[in-house]
Amino acid sequence: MSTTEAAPAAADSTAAVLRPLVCCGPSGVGKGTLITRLLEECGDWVGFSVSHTTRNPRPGEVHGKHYYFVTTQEMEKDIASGIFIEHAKVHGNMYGTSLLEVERIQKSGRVCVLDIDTQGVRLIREKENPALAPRYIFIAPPSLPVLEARLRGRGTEAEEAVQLRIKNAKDEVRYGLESGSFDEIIVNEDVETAYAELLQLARTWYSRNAPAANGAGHN
Ligand SMILES: Nc1ncnc2c1ncn2[C@@H]1O[C@H](COP(=O)(O)OP(=O)(O)OP(=O)(O)O)[C@@H](O)[C@H]1O
Repeated sequence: MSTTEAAPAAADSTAAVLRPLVCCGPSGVGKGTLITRLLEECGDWVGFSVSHTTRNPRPGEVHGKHYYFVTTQEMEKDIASGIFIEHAKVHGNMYGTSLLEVERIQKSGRVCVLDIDTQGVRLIREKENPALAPRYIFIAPPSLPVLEARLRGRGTEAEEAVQLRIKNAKDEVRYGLESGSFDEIIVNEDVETAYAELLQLARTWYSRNAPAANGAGHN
């Protein structure tokens, strides 16, 4: 599904080939699920920008792979020293993307995928840094009740945290579905379909980086 004002998906010119790919959406919508699969299948041309966060690790999350888990004091120091291209307080925790992290992936020749919230999207848009100029995808839930069920099903948040995430999701989804906020919108109803849409968009936008779908090599 596309926003009405979004430009049609088109391959990047050589100069723009390393534009980051921003995946945004409310907590529990499935961003992590979709991005993890993209990295597993396309890790040779896609890399993940590891964010800093003050939230506690969920079971299985690894420092330096899923997040850089830092204290509030460390985060505040890093914000003051200006290392982040965006940072935000989300559901009571702080998150940030460092420029170094994006550059690390860009220098490896891979497309840098960012998992950020709507505040981060607004900040990056406001800064209009031509060296970043990401492609923006909003991952939308089929409905808020479905989102709530997924959050509860994941079982990683206490009831209070689930409630806060659902409350915040209403505004996030409103912004995400607004015409012009994102280049593309993927509704994550069926995960296979949503992943196929994500892969298709990435292959189209980054056709110079992505091996051909039939495995015939780079185009
Ligand atoms: N299409 C889908 N159908 C059913 N369940 C799904 C679907 N996509 C993801 N899920 C499940 O929903 C839960 C939330 O997914 P995930 O953790 O990827 O969300 P997220 O957007 O990364 O959340 P957060 O921003 O809080 O990290 C997980 O248990 C995941 O397995």
